[in-house]
Amino acid sequence: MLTFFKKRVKKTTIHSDFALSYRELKKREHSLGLHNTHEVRLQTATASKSPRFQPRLLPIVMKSKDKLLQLSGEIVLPHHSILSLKERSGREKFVRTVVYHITALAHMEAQNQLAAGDSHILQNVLPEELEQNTFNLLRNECGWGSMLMKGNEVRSLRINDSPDDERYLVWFAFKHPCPPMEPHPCTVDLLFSPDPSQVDRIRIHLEKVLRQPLNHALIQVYRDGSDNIGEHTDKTLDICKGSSIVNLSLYNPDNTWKEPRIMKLRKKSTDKTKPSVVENVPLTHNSLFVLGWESNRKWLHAINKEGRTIGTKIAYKYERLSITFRHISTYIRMDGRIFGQGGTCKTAEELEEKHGKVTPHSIEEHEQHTRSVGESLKDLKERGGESSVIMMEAEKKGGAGEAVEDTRRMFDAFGKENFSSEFDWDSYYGAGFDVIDKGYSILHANGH
Ligand SMILES: O=C(O)CCC(=O)C(=O)O
Ligand SMILES: [Fe+2]
Repeated sequence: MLTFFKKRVKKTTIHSDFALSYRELKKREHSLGLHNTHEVRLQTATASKSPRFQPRLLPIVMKSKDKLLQLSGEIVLPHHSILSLKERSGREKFVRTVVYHITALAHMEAQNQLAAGDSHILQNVLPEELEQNTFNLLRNECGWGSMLMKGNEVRSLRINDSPDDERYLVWFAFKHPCPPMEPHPCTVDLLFSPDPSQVDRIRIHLEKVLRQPLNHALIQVYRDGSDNIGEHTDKTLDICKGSSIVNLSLYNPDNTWKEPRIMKLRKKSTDKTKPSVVENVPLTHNSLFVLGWESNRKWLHAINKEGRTIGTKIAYKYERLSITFRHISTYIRMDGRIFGQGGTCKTAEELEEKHGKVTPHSIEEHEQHTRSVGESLKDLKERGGESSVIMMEAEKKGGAGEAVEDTRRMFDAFGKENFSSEFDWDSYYGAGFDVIDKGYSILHANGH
């Protein structure tokens, strides 16, 4: 437990293993010979009625990368980034929550290990020119549609009756003659792409921060506390083996409610008698949650519904936009044939040898097939039923009966990956699939 002093309140105590007094930080900063380039801020995250508890900043100055590393062990909070700060003033006792914002730590190894140890959260990850206006730009430019997930992991859902699972989203695929596929995989058309330049600039910046290629972005908006995503493991069939999945969080600058949404991480376990191991990660504005490969395998992640209150009012109205960047290694050709990590053909050449080159005819055939599968999907959806069965039926009707067995095998593998912490990638995914999951559907585009 450490103590630091403020001008207006006599004494403030921070209960944390990692907290340092401002003076102490200053002292260290001097002894390390650091200068004014990076900033650490300590600021209140909760709205406070008392003017005494307005957010305040404690700038701390650091320069050299190596030296920053030495200092960072002291200032990066383990796991939670949120501490409870208790203040006593006269007879009154105030309890509030503070969030540490740590600027410019992105280029260094993160000290905060989450889940299986290969996950962490980076704060203030975008520089001002990328962070400013991005929320408004994307919120206004994307033509949003609502999505219902129809993979095995939401087996219990029925088409059209799961408004709770709706999120708004848009897909981007970057920079490849054959676009990378949605990781589950998916054929949703890129119907809603805004001008991708801002997202691409962010992608390039994050590639440098992470030292990892990123070639795919999924943008989602959680319009208020009722938008959520249930516990799941990201399906890794098409995600480059060993790579991390990252979630950038941006909030509507007009939000009156400033509390971040929480990423709930829960360790997969088959032992129901033991309590779950859970880590809650506040997804603060301009933070990047990095989900490592092992963490995705051994833990589930979710953003639950949020019913927190301001006074007696439920704080429903606070919009969060997330961009999930991934490194996808499965690619789709113009004629719908796939190759790469998740396909049966692992390279473009192998695919060409097996099925020939892309031709206007093969493209036309593919479009024809997509149309007829789409139509039968629509019919079948109206009748309701198990989503994966519907998709397989639609494939059959569309004239691709041979794909059904492959689809079944793929869904089975998806289901296993979602719940097993010992998922054997090679035995379930190694051989690859020639089919794609049509289980993600945009229900309606509705402007913004
Ligand atoms: O919105 C987020 O940050 C998380 C989304 C997510 O987990 C996913 O799309 O798989
Ligand atoms: Fe996810």
